[in-house]
Amino acid sequence: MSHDSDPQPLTAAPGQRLTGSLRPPGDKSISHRAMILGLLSQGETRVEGLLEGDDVLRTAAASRALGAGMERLGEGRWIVRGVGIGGLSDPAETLDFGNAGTGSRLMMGVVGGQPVTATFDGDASLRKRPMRRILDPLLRMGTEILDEADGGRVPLTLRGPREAIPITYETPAASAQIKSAVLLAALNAPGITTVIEREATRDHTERMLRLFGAEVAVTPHGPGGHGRAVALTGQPTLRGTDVVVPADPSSAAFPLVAALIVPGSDVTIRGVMMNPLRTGLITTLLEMGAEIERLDEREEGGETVADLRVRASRLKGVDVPAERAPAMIDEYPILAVAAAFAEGPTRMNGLHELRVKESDRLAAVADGLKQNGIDHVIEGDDLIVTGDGIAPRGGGTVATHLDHRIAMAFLVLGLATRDPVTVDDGAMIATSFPSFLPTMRALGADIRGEVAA
Ligand SMILES: O=C(O)C1=C[C@@H](OP(=O)(O)O)[C@@H](O)[C@H](O)C1
Ligand SMILES: C=C(OP(=O)(O)O)C(=O)O
Repeated sequence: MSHDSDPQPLTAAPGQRLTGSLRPPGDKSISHRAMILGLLSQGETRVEGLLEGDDVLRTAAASRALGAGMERLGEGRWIVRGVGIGGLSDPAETLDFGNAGTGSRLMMGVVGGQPVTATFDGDASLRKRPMRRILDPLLRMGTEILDEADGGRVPLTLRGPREAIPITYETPAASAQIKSAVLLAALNAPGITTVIEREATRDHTERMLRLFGAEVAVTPHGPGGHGRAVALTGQPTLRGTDVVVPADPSSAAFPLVAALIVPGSDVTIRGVMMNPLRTGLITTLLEMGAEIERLDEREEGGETVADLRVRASRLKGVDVPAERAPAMIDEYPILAVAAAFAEGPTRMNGLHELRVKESDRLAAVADGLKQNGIDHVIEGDDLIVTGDGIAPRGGGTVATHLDHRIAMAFLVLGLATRDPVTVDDGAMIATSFPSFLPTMRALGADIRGEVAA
């Protein structure tokens, strides 16, 4: 998979019902963090169930370039031999993060807090994404920016201090990437660094830091207790440990919605992480009338996981509160698809952060809906999709703008529209869900075309 390759179009056509079971790949957020905390630890970290998507492989390559020993034992099974906090070396080459916002931003936190110099770059999508949100707190922690592209974008070069300065920082956006970058830089700060967030975002960094031996105190913050104050005691000794990566709820979202909208479907999705800061889509779909059963809830790798049995359902439009956005931030493209099959309007409030993802997802979703004859309107930062409870026309070709979630969402759409739906390029699906095509086909989905490995 490469951003330089020719576009690889794919077409999804309506067909038979979807049946069977699947286990989605490992969680992308946890996979990135396993590589990074492995790098910063002493000793060995053994990872099971790693997502071997392009985004995570870039983080693995960057960790190697900064000094970690990396060994792949088999599918999803890796050993990281860490160098410990303060033990990083200058990478010989630019750290190329490809399409990955999470990998690049979290690693900026790592480099920004340690006495190393590194250059960060990525593909045409990553080069458009705002990095000022990471650089601002890092500057306060003592990081030097030696070079940057216009507006605080990659390519950029950072040099970290001998020791970082502990700070208290309120994140300007609900972003786990900003929170995590500050916490990772703070690992090399003497004293306590506190990150305050007005809305709680995914907490994988906090949980994993504890697992590796750091002291992290989390307290509710602000009105209604929706926010969090996360206080990390700097300069811990992190010790390599075992990490079992649960299945990614953001990947599970695609077969899940496909099973809801393709008539007669009955699909079981196994081992899905149920961290409440990630399950906003399931909450919303249940409110819409979706038949989703949570079966066999259990603990795996420090997270609750469950099997989800999903049956084709009649959906109704709902109002999705803005406060829920952090718990389903990557799921709005696929929720918009579900909403197209629901009866009545679905209003998704407070989607401003969608404008700075791999693409401007608000614009890309709206355009894809338009191409397929689906009624919708954007009002400020809100998206309203109105269905009439019957299958939309489809038949459109959707521009994916180097965005995996746009590609997968509109392929799912085409499994249940009256006419097939084409996406202009499926190459980016490999960043987060490399087995998407075979997985969907095994359930019975008619998706034509191939993407090069
Ligand atoms: O921390 C993470 O692993 C992620 C945080 C989210 O980004 P923001 O922090 O920009 O909201 C999300 O969109 C991304 O896919 C993964
Ligand atoms: C926004 C996403 O990822 P990232 O920010 O890591 O590129 C995503 O996977 O939907």
